[in-house]
Amino acid sequence: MKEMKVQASSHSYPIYVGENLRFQVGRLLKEEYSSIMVVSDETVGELYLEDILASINHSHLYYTLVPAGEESKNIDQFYQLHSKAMEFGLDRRSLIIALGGGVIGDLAGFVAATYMRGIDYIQVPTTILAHDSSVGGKVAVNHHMGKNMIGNFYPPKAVIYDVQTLESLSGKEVRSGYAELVKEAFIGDEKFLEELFSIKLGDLSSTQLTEHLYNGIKVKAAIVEADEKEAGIRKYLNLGHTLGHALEAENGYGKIAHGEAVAVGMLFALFISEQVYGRSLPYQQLLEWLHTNGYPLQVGETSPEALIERMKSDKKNIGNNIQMILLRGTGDLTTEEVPEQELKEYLKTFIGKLV
Ligand SMILES: NC(=O)c1ccc[n+]([C@@H]2O[C@H](COP(=O)([O-])OP(=O)(O)OC[C@H]3O[C@@H](n4cnc5c(N)ncnc54)[C@H](O)[C@@H]3O)[C@@H](O)[C@H]2O)c1
Ligand SMILES: O=C(O)C(=O)C[C@@H](O)[C@H](O)[C@H](O)COP(=O)(O)O
Ligand SMILES: [Zn+2]
Repeated sequence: MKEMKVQASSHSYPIYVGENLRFQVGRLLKEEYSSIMVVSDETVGELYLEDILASINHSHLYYTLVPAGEESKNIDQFYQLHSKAMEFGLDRRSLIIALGGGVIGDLAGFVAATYMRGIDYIQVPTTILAHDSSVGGKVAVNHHMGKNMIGNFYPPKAVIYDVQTLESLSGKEVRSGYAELVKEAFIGDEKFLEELFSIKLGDLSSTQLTEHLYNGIKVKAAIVEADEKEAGIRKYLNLGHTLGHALEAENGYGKIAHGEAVAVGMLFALFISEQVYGRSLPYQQLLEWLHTNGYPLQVGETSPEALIERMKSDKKNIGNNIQMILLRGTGDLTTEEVPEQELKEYLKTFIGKLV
């Protein structure tokens, strides 16, 4: 088992990464809690809930499941989970365990952030993508007008990442998770990026996967420690998300996986960056890698105009002006205000190149 620590403004928390950790959740809890509520989704619950429950010896241990998928990351589920917490009698010394991917982490984390004005929670990620979502404390639900519009910064008390659970992921979810790893490689360093571009997702070994997760978490953890509430460099973790989130909202939540949308968004960010900075960037390399690994490189039934409207509600915006995360090179990211008309032209050309 590998262990890292993240220093948040309120507390420091461990990230455990290793095999069989789902059987050790109880042992890894560092505090006494009056009750514990495990929140998961129906798919993950079927696969791993029993293991987690069996690992915890507590007389007030409860669980509740929500339907799997992005559609559950909404205010109604949030409210229902609060009702469950009250029915089970959770108090301020209770713990919520988020067992699942980013949807469960964001949703259950936001419930923990708000239940009785905030109780402890831990993240037990079960997707590759959740190496990103489980670290850093961004918790939220979606609004029909925009992704993660209702939320908070609320760091977990621990992250317990059992990499064995990743063996049951579909190819689509592997792709989705790897898009965020590629993002972290662009933020991190050339070596990590070259390593990712050299692999085929279908041929991954578990050692390689764990190593990539570890590298990704290191990049993420360093950024959130330096800028917990996104005043500056944390914005770089949003590379690919300005368009990515617009694609998710525009197509309907859950129609396109988060990471797949981010992949298209990253490609777009590279496309713009090459023109804005007049540099040659690995646009073609990224395109080929995404293509080889079966990413759906399309924007769906939408238009540049509709996507721009969505991008206008991005959280990075200042006034009505869209801020894009761009790069001058690997490890050299920037935030640029891109005028609406220019952005529309870039988007039209980019979409034309995709088809
Ligand atoms: N808070 C953050 O910093 C942050 C970072 C990145 C993404 N996110 C959010 O995370 C969400 C996406 O997360 P996700 O991709 O993990 O989605 P997800 O939680 O919906 O999981 C994807 C699918 O995989 C299934 N699944 C999960 N674990 C499994 C396993 N081990 N075996 C088989 N199936 C499994 C789920 O049931 C679901 O159907 C988005 O809402 C995104 O906005 C948040
Ligand atoms: O941790 C961050 O900061 C990120 O931006 C990570 C992203 O991968 C993640 O999707 C995040 O939820 C996006 O945040 P948002 O503020 O753009 O909603
Ligand atoms: Zn993301």
